[in-house]
Amino acid sequence: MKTKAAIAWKAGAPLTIEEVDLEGPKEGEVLVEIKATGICHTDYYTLSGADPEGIFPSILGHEGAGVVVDVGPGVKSLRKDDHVIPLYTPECRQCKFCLSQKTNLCQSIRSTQGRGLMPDATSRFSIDGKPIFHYMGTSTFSNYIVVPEIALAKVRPDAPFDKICYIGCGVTTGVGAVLFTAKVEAGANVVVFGLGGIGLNVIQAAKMVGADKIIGVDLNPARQAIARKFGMTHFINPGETENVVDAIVQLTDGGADYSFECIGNVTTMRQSLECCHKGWGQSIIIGVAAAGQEISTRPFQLVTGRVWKGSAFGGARGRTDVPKIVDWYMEGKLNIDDLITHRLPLERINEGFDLMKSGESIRSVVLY
Ligand SMILES: NC(=O)C1=CN([C@@H]2O[C@H](COP(=O)(O)OP(=O)(O)OC[C@H]3O[C@@H](n4cnc5c(N)ncnc54)[C@H](O)[C@@H]3O)[C@@H](O)[C@H]2O)C=CC1
Ligand SMILES: N[C@@H](CCC(=O)N[C@@H](CSC=O)C(=O)NCC(=O)O)C(=O)O
Ligand SMILES: [Zn+2]
Ligand SMILES: [Zn+2]
Repeated sequence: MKTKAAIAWKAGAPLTIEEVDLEGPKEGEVLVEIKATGICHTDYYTLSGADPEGIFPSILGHEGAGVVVDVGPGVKSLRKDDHVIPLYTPECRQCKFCLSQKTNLCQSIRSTQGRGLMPDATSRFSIDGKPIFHYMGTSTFSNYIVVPEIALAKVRPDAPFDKICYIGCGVTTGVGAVLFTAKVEAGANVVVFGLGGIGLNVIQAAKMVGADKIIGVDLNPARQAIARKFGMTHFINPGETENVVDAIVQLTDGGADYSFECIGNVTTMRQSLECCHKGWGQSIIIGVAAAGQEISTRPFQLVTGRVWKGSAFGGARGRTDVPKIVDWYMEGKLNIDDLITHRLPLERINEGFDLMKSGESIRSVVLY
């Protein structure tokens, strides 16, 4: 079949809208019509050329929601018309990682996914017979996609696609980092570096669990108002603060119980560790730093009890946890609507990237 998609031909170039050939689902695969997709900073990161796994030409996008159109042989858990969210972190429930119950990082298809291919090491997308690569196993900047069954969360049919697409990455990443990775407890002091599409979700989850002080750090002063609406109690603008770590230590009587780095900057990653409380403070790294970047600190920071942890997709097990997060949204426990600041047709997707780069948008959503 044919599908309309935004193609990333090479690093740094704007996406172009093309008609693409899409092969149907093979064994264990599902054809999905994507109804809406968010644009995440990670799409921009890969498009910029900074991602060592970046591969071109490809179809980016990993924050989608849609409907099952057809299933391949052997698919058992999904059928036509089911509503789904594609998962860049699948959940096979059979690999060593899934069975460990210690991580959400299912590895059953990770190596082919990282090479822009389906599990059988081929692409379903092509133009004039030349393959176009998949991205993060999802490629939600295409109206129709083929994905493995294990990379789809089935969600309730009354949830609006234009909102729950954001659960495909940003909401789950931020909320999950608080609930599943850090397991923040009521009364904890929390610091959030970067008040964008991820950081604001960290803030709303920290408020949800009853955190005490919720300190936001961002260079963009316009982020203060929306972050306060979501539960931030104190704001630090590094551009106006001599020493961000000292300011946090003072505000929290010794340091944060939990800090979250939601920028992808190795300097703020260091600050996010060093602003933690001696003896127990945990710094959760969410931001994705460019190829070649490294983090550093004095080992004494770790010897004295501060902990550095990472969080991918919020530590969520997609097929199990994503449907629950959709329920929380539908029950009014999570605010997604106010974070979706812009809505665009696919033809204007490059404007979505511009709005992100200029700091005007929190999330732009593309509607098919
Ligand atoms: N680990 C994971 O599973 C995931 C990681 N990410 C990563 O999380 C990061 C954040 O993503 P989004 O929230 O979508 O990005 P965003 O662009 O919406 O937000 C970033 C925020 O950081 C602020 N900022 C930039 N430089 C700063 C600095 N030096 N000091 C203070 N504030 C600064 C910006 O003003 C902006 O408000 C990115 O690196 C993205 O790739 C995103 C999704 C999932
Ligand atoms: N390809 C990048 C790493 C990108 C990365 O860290 N991705 C996150 C999700 S970011 C979503 O917006 C993730 O889940 N990582 C786990 C994984 O297995 O990729 C690089 O090579 O630097
Ligand atoms: Zn993302
Ligand atoms: Zn697995």
